[in-house]
Amino acid sequence: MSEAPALSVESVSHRFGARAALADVSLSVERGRFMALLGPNGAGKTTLFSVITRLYNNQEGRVAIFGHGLDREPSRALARLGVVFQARTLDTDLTVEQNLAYHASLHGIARRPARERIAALLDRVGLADRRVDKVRTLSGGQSRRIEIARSLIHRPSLLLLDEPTVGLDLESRADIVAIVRALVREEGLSVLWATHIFEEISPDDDAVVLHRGRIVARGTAGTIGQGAESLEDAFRRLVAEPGRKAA
Ligand SMILES: Nc1ncnc2c1ncn2[C@@H]1O[C@H](COP(=O)(O)OP(=O)(O)OP(=O)(O)O)[C@@H](O)[C@H]1O
Repeated sequence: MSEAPALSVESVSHRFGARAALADVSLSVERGRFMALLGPNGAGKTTLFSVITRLYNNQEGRVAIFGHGLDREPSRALARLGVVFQARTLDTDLTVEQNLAYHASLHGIARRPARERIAALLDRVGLADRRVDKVRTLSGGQSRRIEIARSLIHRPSLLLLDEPTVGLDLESRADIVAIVRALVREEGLSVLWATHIFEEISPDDDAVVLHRGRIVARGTAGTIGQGAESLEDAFRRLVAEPGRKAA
């Protein structure tokens, strides 16, 4: 039997009252791959992440993480998952280390291994020298890097990031993309990266385009962009509203 993918989403639908936020969405993130989840505002990206992380009960369809169904083996599934949410969630009054240590203890990691793990992760994200600084003294990009470190504390194999670079300057964005790509390359991490920033995507990344809760294109970013001037151009055509010219 072939290995289960890192993430498998099969025919997932989700409604808010009468509004269908996700309609029959299927995708899979292969092990050790970087997949871009592209979609304009309101496409359903955050809703999909909320279903995968079990913030919302899965109304229809199936989600499995490394073959562990969220319905039948939620603890095993979620143990393999790390998440960087769109909203900032660090406690700004605590130090970098305190934020990470708190999270480690939530995962049941003992103090000494937690200290070692935190040191290694701060190194990974290039912020070892900020360990004892309060989070409020960090820049937006640095806080994001700490959130990435925090999401990795329990050694997940699949990382979800919901528009992690929004609001950051070019350099900070590039730093974050480079950190995550290095994790894929060097540690075999599997990544689902929601974005609408095209510079973050490489032609050989896997990609899906979500529009109004439905997947309207899938393949490598390069193949989705084929025939158009660029991936961005292809994307704009795919998500153009009827009656409105694509910008
Ligand atoms: N809690 C909620 N109650 C009602 N409707 C919601 C709720 N959350 C999201 N929606 C609606 O569901 C649809 C998908 O929203 P979602 O936030 O998942 O999109 P998104 O792709 O993440 O957008 P953005 O890039 O703006 O975060 C939108 O039409 C949104 O208005």
